Amino acid sequence: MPPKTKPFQAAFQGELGAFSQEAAMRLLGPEVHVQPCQRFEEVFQSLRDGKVDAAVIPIENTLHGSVHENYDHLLHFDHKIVAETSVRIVHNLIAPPGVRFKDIRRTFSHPVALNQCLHFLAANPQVERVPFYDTAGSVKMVMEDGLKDAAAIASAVSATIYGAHILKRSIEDDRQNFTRFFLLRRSDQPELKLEEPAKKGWKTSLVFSTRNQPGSLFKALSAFALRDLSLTKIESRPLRGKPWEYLFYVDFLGSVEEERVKKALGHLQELADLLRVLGCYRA
Ligand SMILES: O=C(O)C(=O)C[C@]1(C(=O)O)C=C[C@@H](O)C=C1
Repeated sequence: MPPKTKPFQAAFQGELGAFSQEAAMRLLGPEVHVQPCQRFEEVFQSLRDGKVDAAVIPIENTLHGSVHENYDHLLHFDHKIVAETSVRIVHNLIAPPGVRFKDIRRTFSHPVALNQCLHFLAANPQVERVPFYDTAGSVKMVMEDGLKDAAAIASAVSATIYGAHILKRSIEDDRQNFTRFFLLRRSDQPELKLEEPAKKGWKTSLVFSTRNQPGSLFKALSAFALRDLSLTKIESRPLRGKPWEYLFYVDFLGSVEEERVKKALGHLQELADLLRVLGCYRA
């Protein structure tokens, strides 16, 4: 008998039915074996400790903004970004069967998800918002505890998985609600053959810090501007241990194999105290 190959495992934060699971299936195919984790840090640790082959994390949402915690983990763990995907997020108000909308006094969900449903929550002040560790996990909890006055905000798939009912559909503030996810691998792992072929070329993500001097950020960004490299995202995070100094996370269109990108990185290296390329992947 041929030896059994271990199925490909990907860690994500949340329970089955979370949006991160949808992202994992999009990035790695519907057959991927997923490993749910309670916290984002656990997702990064599982990959570091070799418990999984890859990890999927949300990084930014078009209504909520950046998922800051994951920017910090990208710096502290030695993982590389190997792909990205964007998922349309549709939120639903979900409760155990028999519970009616007029009974609802609390709603549980991931804080990022609650932040995407502010109009609905403002229009229904009788419903208290309760941050919970996960969207799908909230559905699981209201079902397991048989709550009669509570609902969850989550995907329609999670209502099906846990046998709950959808009371209100599509309660996100805006239909242009997308979350961007990264697929991560350990830096020492070989290249992965991915399902989705390239569409729009390459993107590179990096993090740098500069001295707190007049014009230092302007000079650093000129490394890209002078070579016509288009930035798609910039995010700043506090530099721990150095109050009021910052790390800058930049995404731009281009591959580290291109000559102009190599030159831009060399230029930036001269100006930066710290520079790390976090990944180069298909956009
Ligand atoms: O709770 C989930 O379902 C997640 O996958 C996490 C998460 C996030 O943290 O951004 C992912 C997508 C949505 O933006 C809301 C929550």
